[in-house]
Amino acid sequence: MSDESRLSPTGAPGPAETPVPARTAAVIPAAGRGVRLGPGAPKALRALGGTPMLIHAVRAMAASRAVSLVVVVAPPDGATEVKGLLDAHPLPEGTDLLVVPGGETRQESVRRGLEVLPPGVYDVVLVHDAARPLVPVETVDAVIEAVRRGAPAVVPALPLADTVKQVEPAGVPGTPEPVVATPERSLLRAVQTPQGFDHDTLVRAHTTVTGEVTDDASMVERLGLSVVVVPGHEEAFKVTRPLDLVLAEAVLARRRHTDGF
Ligand SMILES: Nc1ccn([C@@H]2O[C@H](COP(=O)(O)OP(=O)(O)OP(=O)(O)O)[C@@H](O)[C@H]2O)c(=O)n1
Ligand SMILES: C[C@](O)(CO)[C@H](O)COP(=O)(O)O
Repeated sequence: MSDESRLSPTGAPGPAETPVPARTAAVIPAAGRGVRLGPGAPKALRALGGTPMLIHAVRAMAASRAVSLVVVVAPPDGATEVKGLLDAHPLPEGTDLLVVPGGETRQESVRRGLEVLPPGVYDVVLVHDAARPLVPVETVDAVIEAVRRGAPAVVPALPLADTVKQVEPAGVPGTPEPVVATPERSLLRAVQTPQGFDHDTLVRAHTTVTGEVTDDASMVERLGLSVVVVPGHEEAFKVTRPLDLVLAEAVLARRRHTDGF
């Protein structure tokens, strides 16, 4: 993405006809334990192709020419280790880096990352899971572009391959759960990251919305603002369980073979 200007929803320059510089920051929550991945180091610090997953995620954000700051939200007791890792894997010139300690929940970690962004400097803020290390730059740029064109919140997402059932949770693991509904699959999307936001909107969401949510866009929905979907990418999947790590290694090996790096 070469144009650093904010565009109106029609794609034309803003009302004053003078493009206003638009800057993008990316917040990477990386403070989770990775319980579902099994015992070991915090998930973001585990190796993928010999390099910590977090480094892949940071590089994926820095690969966008629009991103000029990356804020890494480190495991609460791991900020020093994370700083050391980032020093050992420098970013391309022109991308600044900050590291802050995370919180108990993903929501809390994102909020801590947002707190270190200076007001009035970054128009667009991305929130990207360290656990999605292989998102292609085309997806990152598509999200940024949609925010620049006027959407307060943008999520990359894919149609579902499986039929989804809504159940009445049985409460006891292993007990059959009654199905209460089958949502129309063609209307459902599986949401990925980076999710992109107008900076002020995301700050408002994180300072006013209470209650647990599983993504940042849900908070904007609760403000009554619109959230739009752009196409996600198969390789932006989240490394959650052990099999995901096998898939991530395979994708990386294929890229290295194809791209020769
Ligand atoms: N307190 C937390 C919890 C999660 N995350 C981050 O949020 C992203 C998505 O979370 P998830 O994949 O659920 O990671 P974990 O919480 O580590 O996984 P698990 O639930 O299996 O422990 C990850 O990059 C994770 O590091 C975070 O920054 N702070
Ligand atoms: C933000 C997210 O990756 C969008 O799919 C997802 O909701 C994170 O969920 P998790 O339970 O914290 O992995």
